[in-house]
Amino acid sequence: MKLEGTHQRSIRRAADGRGACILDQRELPWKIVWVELRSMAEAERAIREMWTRGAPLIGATAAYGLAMAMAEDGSDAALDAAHATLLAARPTAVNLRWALDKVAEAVRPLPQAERAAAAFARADAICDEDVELNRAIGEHGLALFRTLHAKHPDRPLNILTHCNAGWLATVDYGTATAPIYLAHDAGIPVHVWVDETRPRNQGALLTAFELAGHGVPHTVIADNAGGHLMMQGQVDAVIVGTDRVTANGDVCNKIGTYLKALAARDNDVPFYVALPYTTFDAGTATGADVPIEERSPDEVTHVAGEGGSIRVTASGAANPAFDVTPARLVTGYLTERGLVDRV
Ligand SMILES: CSC[C@H]1O[C@H](OP(=O)(O)O)[C@H](O)[C@@H]1O
Repeated sequence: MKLEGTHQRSIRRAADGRGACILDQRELPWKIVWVELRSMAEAERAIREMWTRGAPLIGATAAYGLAMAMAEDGSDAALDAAHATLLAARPTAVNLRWALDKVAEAVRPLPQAERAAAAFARADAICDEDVELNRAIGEHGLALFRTLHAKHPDRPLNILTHCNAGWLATVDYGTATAPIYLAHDAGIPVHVWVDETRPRNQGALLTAFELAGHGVPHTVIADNAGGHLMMQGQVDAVIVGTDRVTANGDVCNKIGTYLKALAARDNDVPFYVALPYTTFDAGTATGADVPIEERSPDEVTHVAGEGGSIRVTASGAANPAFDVTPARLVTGYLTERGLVDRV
């Protein structure tokens, strides 16, 4: 989406065709820093340390990482080792496994000398497909937003979102943000309540940056304010992204999503989950079976901001990075095929 006034994607193949360029999202919104990944190891580190993040974007980055591994060593052993290493970088987003499996399927039948080029081509295709999937999600979401806004045409449509499921979490458009961008561009007055999303503040730092860059009115709020705003009638709908939707429709997403869904249900606010098919995991029965990433307690004990970080407690901390929203709390799933009430 718009970055410094020009339309850009969050990831692209390097100019020499043998690496991947990503935005170092740890620096946003204070600095725009592009990083060129030149090896599988660098791609794995970028995912694990969240230089780049968001389920579809993690998958795209890993796809290029596997391609770089094939450029280093095209053997079956190297393919299997790189797949395992990249898969272990972060455990929750199913897109990581999906993308790695797609690249591995594309190259395994090929002679070693042809694998790198084929892997890079498959990674390119994964990126191009993600853009189209998210655009389709946006189109279906635009129809939904038109219906929601028609209920209160005299005022902006108030949407609450959690974390960052924007173009910075995907290759472009985002999932949860795609309808927001398309509605804004179509002239529907949309205002977004942006959950700051402790502890890493993807909302305050990334979603707010995205929306500002596209000129979408928005207000950053403390995570704990969402329920109050819903009770005050100031939220027309909640829309979030996801890292994995299981076979029964449970939604694994950034920690705090479940609490939003509970508040939405208690206040009769529709709760939508936006996802492309690459985030649907038919092979996992329920949310209870999804590995929840435990990240460093330092992300909770310290707050990072412009110019550094400060410690906010003298005590230890726990830091589960995701939670599970049961399917029973989901109003609808916004997919590239349309709005469905079950996946
Ligand atoms: C469109 S997927 C976005 C999804 O990924 C985020 O997690 P993280 O920032 O830790 O990669 C968050 O769960 C978002 O909803």
